[in-house]
Amino acid sequence: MKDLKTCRDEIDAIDQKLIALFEERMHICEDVIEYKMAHHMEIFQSGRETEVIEKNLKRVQDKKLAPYVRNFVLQNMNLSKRYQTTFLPGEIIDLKPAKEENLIVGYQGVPGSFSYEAMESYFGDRVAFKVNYPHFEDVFKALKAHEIDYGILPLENSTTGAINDNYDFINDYGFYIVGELSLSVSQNLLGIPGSTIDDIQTVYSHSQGLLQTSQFLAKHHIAKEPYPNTAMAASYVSHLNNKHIGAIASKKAAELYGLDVLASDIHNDKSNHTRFIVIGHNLESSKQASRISTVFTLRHEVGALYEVLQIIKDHQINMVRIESRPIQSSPWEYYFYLDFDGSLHDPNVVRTIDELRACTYTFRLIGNYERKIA
Ligand SMILES: O=C(O)C(=O)C[C@]1(C(=O)O)C=C[C@@H](O)C=C1
Repeated sequence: MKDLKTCRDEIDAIDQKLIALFEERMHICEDVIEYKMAHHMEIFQSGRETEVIEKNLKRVQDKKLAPYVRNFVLQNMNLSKRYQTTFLPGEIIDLKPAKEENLIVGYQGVPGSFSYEAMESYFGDRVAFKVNYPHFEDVFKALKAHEIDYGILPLENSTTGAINDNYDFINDYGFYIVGELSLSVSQNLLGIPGSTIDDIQTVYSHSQGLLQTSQFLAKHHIAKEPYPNTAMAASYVSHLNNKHIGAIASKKAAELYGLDVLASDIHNDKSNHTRFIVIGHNLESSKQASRISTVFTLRHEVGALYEVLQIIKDHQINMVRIESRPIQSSPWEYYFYLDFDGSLHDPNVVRTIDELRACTYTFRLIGNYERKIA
């Protein structure tokens, strides 16, 4: 057996040659990117990469090393692509100032809904007009028609996960996220005055409200009826005036629609929070902005998502969320929504975005915004 010191000396000597060759390879890529820019070519060349891998795999003498060689060659090409992006002019990020006063804000539901609460908490007295809509998509349509300045919508619940429709709409409508509010959500069983928990046989609520209280409802054998919104369900139950029918909604909704709170805080997870996003027409960024949201698609290539994550890691960026949504027109292909900590005022973040843009198929920066907690 060779001793460790001898092995390490041999490795050092090989590394020395490898580094020199790596530098030589990267320097050639400087000419490659110059040529590509002059000829309007993309950095990523799928056909050439397949050729490089196959050619090099044929050169492998010890076949058990083939998977390692494949990885080594792939990594070399990934680094070469990332290095090439440093020569690109860099996308100009056009940031617009936020509208501060006399705002017209749209939300889904009715007063007493959690979206209403989120709007009040996020904007306070900066809102001149509050406009409510029956469905989430109506808020997007209203923004598109310039009926409102901003819309506020739930995107994710800490117990039940993503609100998929809103993820899809952000992408379909091409709007930006300009703010975020994490709202502590308390669900309650409401009934007409004089009713008790034992009277209730059926409850109406938004599907999220029903999901968030599933354990309580199962324990009390209460049937679930989905309704477009929690506060609308409370208003409907008040109209029905039937002691066997209740609603799952906020205490504020009980107060507004004349119902009794029959059981408080009945949500499964006591730290139940909903993350609301504020959507607008423009990419806005303030000095307090600390979260970046992006959406991208990838080519069906080995390691495509891995490359994205590698870029995030190499730039020491803290990734906070990744979500995938099916692309409607292409079965088994996905949009990836990726959020990370950072500000567009930080050159390292801008650099990361440039690299992500280059290694993805389509890429859109959805927002850089401040996060508030209520
Ligand atoms: O040949 C090219 O077009 C290159 O940019 C070089 C290279 C490589 O590193 O080998 C890098 C990226 C391409 O996707 C293919 C190959």
